[in-house]
Amino acid sequence: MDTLEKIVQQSYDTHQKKSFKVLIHLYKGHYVKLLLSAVFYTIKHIPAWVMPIAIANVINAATLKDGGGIRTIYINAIVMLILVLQNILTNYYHTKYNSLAIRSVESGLRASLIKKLQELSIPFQKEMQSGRLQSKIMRDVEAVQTLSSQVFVSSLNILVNLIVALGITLYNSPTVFLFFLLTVPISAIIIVAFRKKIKHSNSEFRREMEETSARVIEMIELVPIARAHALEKQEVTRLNNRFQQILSKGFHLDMIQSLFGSVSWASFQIFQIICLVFTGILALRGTITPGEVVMYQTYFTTVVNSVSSMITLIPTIAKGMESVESIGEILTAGEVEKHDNKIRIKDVKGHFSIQNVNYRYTDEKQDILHNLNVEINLGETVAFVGESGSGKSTILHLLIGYIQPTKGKILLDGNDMNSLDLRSYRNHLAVVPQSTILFSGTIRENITYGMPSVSEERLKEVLKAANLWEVIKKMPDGLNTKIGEHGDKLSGGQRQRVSIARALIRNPKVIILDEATSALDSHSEAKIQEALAILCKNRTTLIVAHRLSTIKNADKIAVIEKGHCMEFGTYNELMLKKGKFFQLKQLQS
Ligand SMILES: Nc1ncnc2c1ncn2[C@@H]1O[C@H](COP(=O)(O)OP(=O)(O)OP(=O)(O)O)[C@@H](O)[C@H]1O
Repeated sequence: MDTLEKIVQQSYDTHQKKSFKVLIHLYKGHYVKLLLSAVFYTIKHIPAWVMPIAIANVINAATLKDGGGIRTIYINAIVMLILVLQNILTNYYHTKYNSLAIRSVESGLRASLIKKLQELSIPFQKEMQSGRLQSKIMRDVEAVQTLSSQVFVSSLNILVNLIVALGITLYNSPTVFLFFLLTVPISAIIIVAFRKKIKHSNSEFRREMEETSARVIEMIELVPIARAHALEKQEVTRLNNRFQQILSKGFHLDMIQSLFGSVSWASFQIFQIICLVFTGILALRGTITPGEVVMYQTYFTTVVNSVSSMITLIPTIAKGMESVESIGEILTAGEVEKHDNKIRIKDVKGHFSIQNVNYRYTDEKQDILHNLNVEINLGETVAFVGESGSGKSTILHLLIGYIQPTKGKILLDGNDMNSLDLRSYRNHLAVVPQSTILFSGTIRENITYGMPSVSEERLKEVLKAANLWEVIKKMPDGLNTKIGEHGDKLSGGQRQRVSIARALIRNPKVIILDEATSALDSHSEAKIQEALAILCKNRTTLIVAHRLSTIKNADKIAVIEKGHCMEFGTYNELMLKKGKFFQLKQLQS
């Protein structure tokens, strides 16, 4: 798997924006498989070219007056039988080699994307938005897979079919070949034009369906609100109106599909009749045999179908190429956290020194933080307070290392954080974010996330410290209770305590805590405070504080206003000063 990921990354790094070259490079290591798949594909398709000749031979032999054609009929029948039967075997091998190559590139692409995502900086990920990233990993990779089978299989099929059918025709009758050259493009273009019309109304209908299904999902989510406000009838009517629209659009689509379907079929048949008349006259004049009339008829169909498939393939290939580029946006992105040649620290004590730090978000005109100077001593709990948007979370992100100062530096135990392999620091760090991030596993899995061996005693100890033990004891499956998507089956307070337990079990030296703003009842609040007190004990703790109790318990408080640190000191010092903090405190109470 590792080499596959390397090839994928190499393809993008070497060829950058040249999508077709990237696509070919992606298959490095699979060229033999693709070649074998193509060879088997060609053999598998031999009946399509040889059958018309054999049929012509049989017809010609059957029309012989002296009855001497029976041997020819048998020989051609045996040839046809062999050709038909080999198709089963060669199809198996064609699919096997083709699928092995294409599927492994597909999974290689997904694996490379996931790996790269884990390395990309957090601001880059935020910029990209999760929906777009998900679409790149699933939909774009699927489009590349479709593109691959079209480039390596369908195009090959079309080309071989065209070359063989036209070649045999030219060899046997230049007159019929000339007729093909004149009529095939016209008939193919007409067929494609009709298909396009059908496709257009089809996609309109699809959009309507997607829109409606989004409304249905929205309605389902809103059922409790609708019930609470007695709006059930309105909701039903609103959706019924959409269903009516689907009904009329669907009817329109059915009619258009049926009309264009029959017109495109009829025009194709008319060209076939023209071809039949043309070759029929040639046979009457003795230029070709009656058997050849059937043969050219089949080749005409093959050539028309090949040309129209080729035209319809173009948009799909263009879409696939777009997806190759879209995936490239991630794989060639340079905004990765670089750890090479940086200092790996074995231990973290927990002393931070923020020195003259400024920070500006990419593409923004103004700094968000200005000349920030804060000293955080070992084991201290420092609370950052201030109005919404003042820059508190940005400071925490700097301290986690998600982002780097645009000016100034942050020292951790005397080392510039820019010179450190941040992974080695983060092994000693636990982050409790503002909105608890849980996944749809069990409570145990959520707490021990990323820690393979945790003893039951340690787990119990942590659960007790996080004030969760009593809650979990009452659950039927205890620690193995599934908590639903994003932990929906837990209360807000319980979710926060799971998050605290997750931090505690890591026994970190530094805790970064973005306190949740949501109001909890005093009982839950007290339980969380108790858990937090245990969590912060003897560790450097950096908190964006909203709760009065947290602010009181903090060793130091930093008051942030519009990106400036206005005041820094203990609770009592700041209260006595009667400055910004004092005002803020009065405002809150
Ligand atoms: N990714 C970003 N790109 C551009 N500007 C940003 C970005 N993230 C935050 N900001 C801006 O930076 C400023 C500080 O944001 P920050 O989240 O640090 O504030 P905060 O004090 O933590 O606010 P709150 O208490 O509401 O969480 C805000 O004006 C915000 O709009």
